[in-house]
Amino acid sequence: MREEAPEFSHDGFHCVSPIELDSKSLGCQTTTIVGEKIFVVGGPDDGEGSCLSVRVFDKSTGKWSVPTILGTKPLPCKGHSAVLLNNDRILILKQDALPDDCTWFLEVDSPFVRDQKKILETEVVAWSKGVKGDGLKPVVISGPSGVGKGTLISKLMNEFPHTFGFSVSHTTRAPRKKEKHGVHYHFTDQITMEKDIREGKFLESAQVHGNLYGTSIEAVEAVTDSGKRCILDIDVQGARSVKASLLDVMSIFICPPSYEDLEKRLRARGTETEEQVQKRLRNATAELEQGKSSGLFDHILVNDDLETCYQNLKTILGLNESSDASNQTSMEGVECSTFQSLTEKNQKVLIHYNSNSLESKTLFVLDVSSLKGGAPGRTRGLSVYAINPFTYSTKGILGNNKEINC
Ligand SMILES: Nc1ncnc2c1ncn2[C@@H]1O[C@H](COP(=O)(O)OP(=O)(O)OP(=O)(O)O)[C@@H](O)[C@H]1O
Ligand SMILES: Nc1nc2c(ncn2[C@@H]2O[C@H](COP(=O)(O)O)[C@@H](O)[C@H]2O)c(=O)[nH]1
Repeated sequence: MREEAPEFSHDGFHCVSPIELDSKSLGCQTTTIVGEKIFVVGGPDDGEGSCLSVRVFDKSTGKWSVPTILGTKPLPCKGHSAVLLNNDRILILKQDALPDDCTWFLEVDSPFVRDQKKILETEVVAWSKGVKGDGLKPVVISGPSGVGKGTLISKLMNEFPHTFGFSVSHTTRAPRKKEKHGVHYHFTDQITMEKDIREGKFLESAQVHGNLYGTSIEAVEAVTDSGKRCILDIDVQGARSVKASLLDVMSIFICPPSYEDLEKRLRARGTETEEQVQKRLRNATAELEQGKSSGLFDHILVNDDLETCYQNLKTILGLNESSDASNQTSMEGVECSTFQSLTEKNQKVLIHYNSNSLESKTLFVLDVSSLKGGAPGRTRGLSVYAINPFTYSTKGILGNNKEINC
């Protein structure tokens, strides 16, 4: 899988072609060929570990480029191994990483990356962290202003602080008295936010009641990276965009018992001027029509009595009264410090160890046949199991395999 490519030079960073690299002297670097392109991950070791940088060599043009990198980047590591999966993503297994931080995917031609390439008109790759099991879908909670979305979400977060994490949106509206930057919203300005949207940093964005609001990819990833189930409080336009995106979510629409109740709640909250209240109420009519009729939402709840609505929300989310089981998904059991290389065949990746005494080692197989999700967000559906090296032969599991070494 290694091929010759000319010298790469970018911003003063100088690197020889992949074929000439010596991983011992230059630090860990892998090359992976995907069609006409060669993806080089990692670079010379600067003493603090490889930063898993990415460069691309296009064989058809003979040119190197540094792609736009989306998603949350993995922390530096001492080394890594790489193997191409499905011709659209590279599995990166980090060495010396914590168990829940060792499996990453660099998407190079996934549907999300292809979409972003069209939008950004440049070479794009996207990082997505791998998690064991299916995880739970992020939850979109939508409904007209004043219906009680924030109140219900606060109750949920207070009762289940280890289970749920709030996706902190960006907005150009001014903060209310008790609102904190980075907690309730990332308060920003129109120019900065529009630039970030153009650069593909947002999962969705919409003009709502005269201001710009949006969910950044990072906001969702920050929650999923902490092992919690992500909650998004967004308007109906945002819910529609998220549904059209590749993020697989559960969506819930909250209705008021009546338009009059909605008006009373909005006024009683006392956070908006009369003009803003009028605007929000005008928009509520259309939002209620769309929310109830379009089949956009998986569930519709009426927030009449708060406690009843909250209990119904908990039922939808599969929570029983006393549980706060964290949905932490990790790669516990997989020892990330000593493996040397990966071998892939039939959607199964065998992790080879750098050890002479296999007697004392268990081998692990990473089953990637049921991957779900991916950038923007985590790649779920990984399954890991141990095999006894004496009972199974590598050929038996993997057949004639291909191998990529660090
Ligand atoms: N079931 C309910 N009965 C009566 N009042 C309620 C109920 N639910 C919420 N409220 C009150 O209604 C007001 C609006 O609620 P909240 O701020 O949670 O709405 P929201 O949907 O998050 O609004 P926005 O979209 O503008 O952020 C608050 O003062 C809240 O205390
Ligand atoms: N499309 C999006 N809508 C959002 C986002 N964050 C909040 N919202 C919605 O805006 C209104 C008004 O909120 P307020 O805090 O000013 O009262 C409300 O319906 C929210 O659900 C977002 O990121 N994207």
